Amino acid sequence: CYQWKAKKQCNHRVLVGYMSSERPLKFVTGTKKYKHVTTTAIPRLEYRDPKAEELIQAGQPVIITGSDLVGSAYHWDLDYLCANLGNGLYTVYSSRNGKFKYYDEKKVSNVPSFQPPTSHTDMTFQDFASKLKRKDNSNWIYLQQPLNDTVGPRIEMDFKGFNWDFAYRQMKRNRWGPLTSNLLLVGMEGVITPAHYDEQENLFAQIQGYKKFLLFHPDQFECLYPYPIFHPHDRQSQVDFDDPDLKKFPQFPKLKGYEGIVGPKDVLYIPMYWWHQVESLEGHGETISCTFWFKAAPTEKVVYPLNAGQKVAIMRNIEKMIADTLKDNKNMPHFMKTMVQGRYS
Ligand SMILES: O=C(O)C(=O)C[C@H](CCCc1ccccc1)C(=O)O
Ligand SMILES: [Zn+2]
Repeated sequence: CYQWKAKKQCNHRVLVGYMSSERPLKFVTGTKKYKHVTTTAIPRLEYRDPKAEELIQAGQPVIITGSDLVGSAYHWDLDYLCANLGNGLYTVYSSRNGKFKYYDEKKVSNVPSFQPPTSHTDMTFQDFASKLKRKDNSNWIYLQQPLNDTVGPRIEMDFKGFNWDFAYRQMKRNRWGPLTSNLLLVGMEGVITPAHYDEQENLFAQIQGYKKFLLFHPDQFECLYPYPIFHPHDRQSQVDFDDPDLKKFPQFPKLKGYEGIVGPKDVLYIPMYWWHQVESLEGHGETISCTFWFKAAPTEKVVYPLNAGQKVAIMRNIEKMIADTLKDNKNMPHFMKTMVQGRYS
């Protein structure tokens, strides 16, 4: 049935069913829909389909099937990871409401009133797995840990067995920079990573469970109101999708984007600067994912007109310069308003 969905280019009310040996046929109807958020389906294409390559080269999101990018990890499940990840410590985030809005600890000192929305501790994978099984709805947990050489020999072998050919072919063909990291993500059902953008290209590989992605083009910047650059939540949207403050964020209802569900063996290309929100779907067990982040392609020759991502990069540089020069972030709103009101507005 999951294959059926693949062919039918699922839309909002997603009827996700799947047949697999160890579980009975399960249908999970749809996922939460947000008011004001208009989406169409992310294309879903076989990795050999030239159209898939075209979309990646055009910096457009696409769900790629059949690449086996992490084929040597399809057998990863909680028990296997417990038995083979060794006894290294893993970073586990905790949240009271299931939302894991990332924050940069180095910027917390810039905002004295900042209240971290999540906490994190380091623990063995075994501890994490036992907490996962004792699902308690007031404490949501999410393991997010770069894969490094502390993992056990079996995991290292699986990691070496990734389809690096495919990964490096994408890197070369699209002139991305070097691979910087692979983040192992193990999430409790229902956890949400709220809307944010990253400054790297990302091949997001799904190993277990189902994740629903919302993606928005960088030109949706005006609808998503990112935090100030010096704020710990830099790169995250200020808008609470569950309860948007339309007085503060009047353009939010104009938001248009894409949505898609990635299941085991799928790979989603998340272009740099594209906003995305990620939800681990209930009813399909914990999610296991692995990211492949690549540095940006170097800009040899600036071509006009600039694209939306380039404009975000320029806005970030200007905002950083103003913050560094004014020293006091409180002066920024007035300084920037003075620059445009009555002159450019
Ligand atoms: O792969 C991505 O870009 C995602 O956003 C996936 C997301 C977890 C992101 C964790 C993270 C931590 C620090 C910086 C950027 C992202 C999920 O799958 O829940
Ligand atoms: Zn991200």
